[in-house]
Amino acid sequence: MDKGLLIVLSGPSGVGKGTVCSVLRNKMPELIYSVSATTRLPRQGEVEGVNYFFKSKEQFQDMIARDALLEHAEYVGNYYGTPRDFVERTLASGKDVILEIEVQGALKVKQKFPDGIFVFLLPPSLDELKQRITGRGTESLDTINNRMSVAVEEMNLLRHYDYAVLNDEIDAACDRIRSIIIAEHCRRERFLPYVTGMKAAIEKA
Ligand SMILES: Nc1ncnc2c1ncn2[C@@H]1O[C@H](COP(=O)(O)OP(=O)(O)OP(=O)(O)O)[C@@H](O)[C@H]1O
Ligand SMILES: Nc1nc2c(ncn2[C@@H]2O[C@H](COP(=O)(O)O)[C@@H](O)[C@H]2O)c(=O)[nH]1
Repeated sequence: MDKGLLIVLSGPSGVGKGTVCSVLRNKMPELIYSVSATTRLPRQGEVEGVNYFFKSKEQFQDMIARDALLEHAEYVGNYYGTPRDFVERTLASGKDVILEIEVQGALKVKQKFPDGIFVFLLPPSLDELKQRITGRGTESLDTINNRMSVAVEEMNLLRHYDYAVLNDEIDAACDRIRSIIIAEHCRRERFLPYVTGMKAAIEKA
């Protein structure tokens, strides 16, 4: 059985990764989302095991020591990491996995999974980016300013990615990413799990 494809969606804080990822998963239910671990405190409404696995610093260090994380990074005062076992098992079972992670972590994943599909989500402008982070209402002014300065540095790393996708409009951004995933399946001569209506025709040919 072919392994699944690893899709890494990255980009600056507030660009809309979470929003786009969630709409994309509705459009592509076969795509499996990897839930990250973090030492950040839960925001209102965030659920353990759905949004994140919330960990103390000690628990997070322990995951690092056990090599339980595929990658991890410190981002604006908190640690974030991708649980290794879930990703490896899901890919081995032939399913596609999507990671929604910041840029340092994405570049570490690229070293381990050079065949992954690396997508950088871009805001229409820096002003719009700031408005989105601020409008979300989850961060203090200090944190917003820190995230904005990191965003400018992160944008310089765009060249390491396979694709840049503009998130001007949520549905349009999702459709662009969906097209990329389908095209990558075709390029690798893999069966298209997302175009199920085509299965019979492909098998007959
Ligand atoms: N295309 C868009 N147009 C307008 N607003 C958007 C768009 N995409 C996302 N947003 C809004 O921008 C805000 C930030 O989005 P989101 O939380 O998804 O960003 P993020 O990149 O996941 O942020 P972080 O990295 O900090 O978790 C949200 O309030 C969301 O509703
Ligand atoms: N390197 C990793 N980055 C991650 C992971 N999970 C989430 N993130 C990114 O962190 C920032 C901040 O997230 P927030 O939820 O506090 O706003 C954002 O860019 C996320 O995409 C991970 O496992 N590894």
